[in-house]
Amino acid sequence: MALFNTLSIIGPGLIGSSILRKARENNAIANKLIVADNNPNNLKRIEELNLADVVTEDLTEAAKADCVIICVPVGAVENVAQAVLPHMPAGAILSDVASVRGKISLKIQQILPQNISYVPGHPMAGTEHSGPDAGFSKLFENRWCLLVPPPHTDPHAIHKMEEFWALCGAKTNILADEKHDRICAMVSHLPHLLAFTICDSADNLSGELKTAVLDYAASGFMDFTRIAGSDPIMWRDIFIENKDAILDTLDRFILNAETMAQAIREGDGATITNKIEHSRQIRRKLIENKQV
Ligand SMILES: NC(=O)c1ccc[n+]([C@@H]2O[C@H](COP(=O)([O-])OP(=O)(O)OC[C@H]3O[C@@H](n4cnc5c(N)ncnc54)[C@H](O)[C@@H]3O)[C@@H](O)[C@H]2O)c1
Ligand SMILES: O=C(O)C(=O)C[C@]1(C(=O)O)C=C[C@@H](O)C=C1
Repeated sequence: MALFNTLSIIGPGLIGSSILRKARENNAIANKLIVADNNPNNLKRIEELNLADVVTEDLTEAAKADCVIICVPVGAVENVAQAVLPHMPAGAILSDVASVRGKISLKIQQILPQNISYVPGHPMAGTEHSGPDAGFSKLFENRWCLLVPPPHTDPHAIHKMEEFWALCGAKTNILADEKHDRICAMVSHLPHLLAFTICDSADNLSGELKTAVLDYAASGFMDFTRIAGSDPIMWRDIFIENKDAILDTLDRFILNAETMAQAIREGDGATITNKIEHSRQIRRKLIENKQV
């Protein structure tokens, strides 16, 4: 028996279509897959890829499932939830995969019917690519999915979403919204902010120097350009929704960078090597934990 009779994915982009691909491979996930999107081209692509049983632009049709996972950009989650919630059957689960919690949960709790559980989960997995063609079924394998249900959520619904993510290949942990956002500000949002700023700084160089920089870019700069290639709407929404945690993390980064600048100014080799040694230890630890 499948975990869900009907699973609905709203927004079959990188994350949504990766879930669909996994559900097509593993029929323990759902008997029937419904997909909705406000972009008809993406729906057409989902049909061509045969990733859904029902494809629709109508969110009320997509609401008729025992689990609805909203996979749209952060800024659109609340509106989509508003459209689907009144049409979901009693006992169903609403979820989303947003990269930041911010005020999303509070807003959704205000409109959540008594007989629907809300169990959002943020897969700590992705790429710089977007859209239905970017997804792949192994995206979540051995990656964390951080579940962030509001307090007092039905434990049975939480358990179902733990099972869902396990069937997708992911490990789960439950976190409070604020902690989730502080962690993600450090491990995901700040790195993207830096990558966008580094590439934009290169772009701001004057003509000849800019051309030379891009011609001779080696792997250090290239590693930053990969994440700088990410979707502007997705990251605009994340930065705005996680304002406080990102600004706090950025302040701490700037203070630390100023210490490094001072050490360079003064030729203080000990401080420089000490900082690099600490960052190398982080890299080693992640390799040991098989996270890279
Ligand atoms: N990209 C990542 O690495 C990553 C990782 C984890 C979580 N997330 C989160 O997952 C969500 C989706 O990200 P993605 O990278 O899959 O995005 P994506 O751009 O690849 O896909 C988003 C999909 O949502 C659709 N959409 C947008 N607004 C809509 C609306 N109002 N109604 C219906 N459909 C709508 C788009 O047409 C598109 O098909 C975001 O909230 C993001 O923060 C992304
Ligand atoms: O690997 C990448 O390209 C990603 O940007 C993935 C990444 C991340 O920062 O690690 C991006 C956003 C998420 O919410 C989760 C994962």
